Amino acid sequence: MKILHLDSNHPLLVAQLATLGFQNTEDFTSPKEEIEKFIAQYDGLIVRSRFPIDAAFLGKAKKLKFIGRVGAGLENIDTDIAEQLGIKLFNAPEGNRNAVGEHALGMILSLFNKLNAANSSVRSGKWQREAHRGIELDGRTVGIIGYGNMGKAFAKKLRGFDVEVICYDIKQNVENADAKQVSLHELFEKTEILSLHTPQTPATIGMINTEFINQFKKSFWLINTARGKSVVTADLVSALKNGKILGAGLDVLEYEKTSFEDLFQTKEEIPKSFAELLSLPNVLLSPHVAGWTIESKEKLAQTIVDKIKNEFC
Ligand SMILES: O=C(O)[C@H](O)COP(=O)(O)O
Repeated sequence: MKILHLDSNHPLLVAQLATLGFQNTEDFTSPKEEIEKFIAQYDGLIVRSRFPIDAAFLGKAKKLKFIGRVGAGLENIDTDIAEQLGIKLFNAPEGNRNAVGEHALGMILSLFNKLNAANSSVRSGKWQREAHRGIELDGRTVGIIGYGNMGKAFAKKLRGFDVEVICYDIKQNVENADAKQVSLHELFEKTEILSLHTPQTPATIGMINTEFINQFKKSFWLINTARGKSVVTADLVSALKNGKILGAGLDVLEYEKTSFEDLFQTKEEIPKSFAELLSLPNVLLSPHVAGWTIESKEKLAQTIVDKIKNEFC
């Protein structure tokens, strides 16, 4: 079988697929329109998220038997059409869930201990101890929305912190020893730190808006290592300014990648709320790297090889 790789990944991916007898072609640069001209000759496609694999693309992929998504999120693939066409889909949340869990926890501890500000302050020659007095996680209630691979990995990281962990998920009976599944109502009542671990779907886009935020009984901290479009930036900024949200750790944003860079090149186009978000001191940001560790790069590749091997070898 012939496999086309659209993004670079850990070298073990191509090496092991070759050992299993697959023919591999790498094309990390040709635009989608070019790839569409020759995708018909391939049996397999390996992607991260270079461009959307939409219905038009899939319609041209006449021989395609599988798509390996070297990552967790599937929003860049038209999964309904793929299913209709009998194309198998493999993603790899098992490969980067631990990285996401550690990053989310790291964001909480950084925010609580004001590490970002303290680091800048000390580097600028200051020694401001009172200004950098932190708060503790001990005894607090952490609410998780989305209790799949990522949510569970994050909850596991909280073992040993003496926190109550509750989770909300649209699926029934997902709880385990690390978190108690609760209703949205109970989540709103108890949560002091909210961590999002939901995929991007029509239901989660814009989910965290003013109406939603105001249902929380207490002011809370928000951690988002899932998808930026789940949060309405303007509403988040309002809540950060009026104190309903005490601080936010955001690995994902409403505007990312090229749109983010474009926005910086043409400053007048930056939406006011987005520019404001980037300037708030109680916001900690990272460039969508929660699932991107040295270890997860290898584990993601291995997960995809194993799934392809299991199905086709
Ligand atoms: O879905 C994922 O696994 C992460 O968001 C990373 O995806 P990316 O490597 O395609 O950006």
